[in-house]
Amino acid sequence: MSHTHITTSPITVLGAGSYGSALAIAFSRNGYPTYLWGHDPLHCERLSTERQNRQFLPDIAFPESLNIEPDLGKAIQSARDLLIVVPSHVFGEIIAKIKPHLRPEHRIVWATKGLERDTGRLLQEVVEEQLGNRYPLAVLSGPTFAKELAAGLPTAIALASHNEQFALELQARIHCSKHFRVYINNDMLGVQLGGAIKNVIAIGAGISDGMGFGANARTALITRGIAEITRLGVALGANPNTFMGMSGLGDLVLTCTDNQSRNRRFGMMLGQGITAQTAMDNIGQVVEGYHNTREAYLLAQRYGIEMPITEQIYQVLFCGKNAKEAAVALLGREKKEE
Ligand SMILES: NC(=O)c1ccc[n+]([C@@H]2O[C@H](COP(=O)([O-])OP(=O)(O)OC[C@H]3O[C@@H](n4cnc5c(N)ncnc54)[C@H](O)[C@@H]3O)[C@@H](O)[C@H]2O)c1
Ligand SMILES: O=P(O)(O)OC[C@H](O)CO
Repeated sequence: MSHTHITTSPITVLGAGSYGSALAIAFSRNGYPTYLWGHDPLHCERLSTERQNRQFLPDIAFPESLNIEPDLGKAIQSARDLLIVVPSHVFGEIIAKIKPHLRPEHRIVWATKGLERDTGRLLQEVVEEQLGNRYPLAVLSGPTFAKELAAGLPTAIALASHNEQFALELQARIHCSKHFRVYINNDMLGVQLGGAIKNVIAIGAGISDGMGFGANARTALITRGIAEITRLGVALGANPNTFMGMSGLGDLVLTCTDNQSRNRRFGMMLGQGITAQTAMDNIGQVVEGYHNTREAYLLAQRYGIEMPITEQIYQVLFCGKNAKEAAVALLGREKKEE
């Protein structure tokens, strides 16, 4: 592997799917030496020889300063800052794998959206349980389709960290390009919840559109969706303003309204009567909201928070309820104030 030598601070991206590749392209385009690791050696070999991610981001050439590194240990040693972009169901596994390679100066940021499979824990809890509190942490989340980001189309994102220095340094590295803006805040909890639960609501918007309901229904789901995400977030201690930002309303609108979203497309197929398994096979990429519907539902139950849309989607996905019954149940709820 040829590693480009530039004096600016490098970054290592762990996870070479569509989003990991897009973020690696964005960092390297800004002139930062970037190391991209993927768990599949054959996939890494292809990325390395073709200098593009043909499977997920065809025809977007890797900048010169983007290096493919198939060895996890070497990838981790190549940079102080590690950006994790694997799907949520393998997030804990990746933290366990990187742990033996970490040095005291490492800093960790993730762009994975979701809750831990089965437990419903925030990914921050997964990191802190395994690594303790010694590493600066941050989370990136917002309305960012990988293809548009990689194509250099204008994009904005939120970055949350309790470590201001880390947040400012990351912001400077992402923000310096002409098409990628990053807004920082210190509400890691809110930013993580916004990114995880918007996927659930997007499945609902997809189901609604798949059933032929119109723009009124979709917009009502978005509006009531942000209300229930905020209710959960505030109960857990998040700042309500966070949910009006990039990782709340921003990502919710994007994911509920555009067919680039896999969660929305998954919901649309369900609404057309296609089974969940066939829909996922058809999409062929991660549909974070599928399992995360159960985790979000269990989290809401644990805290006694009313999340009627999430609950109905949970019943459609895991309790055999049909989509029409779920819509009737939502519409038939008792009258209330906004
Ligand atoms: N694609 C987007 O537009 C986008 C945008 C924002 C956030 N995200 C989030 O980024 C995360 C990753 O999604 P994606 O879109 O890149 O997924 P993807 O479906 O494009 O790719 C998933 C990748 O995960 C890898 N993977 C699977 N098992 C693994 C393991 N055990 N260890 C390491 N890697 C493994 C696969 O090889 C594949 O490359 C998700 O949480 C998603 O919600 C995606
Ligand atoms: O394709 P989706 O539904 O996983 O959405 C991708 C991103 O999260 C959009 O910000």
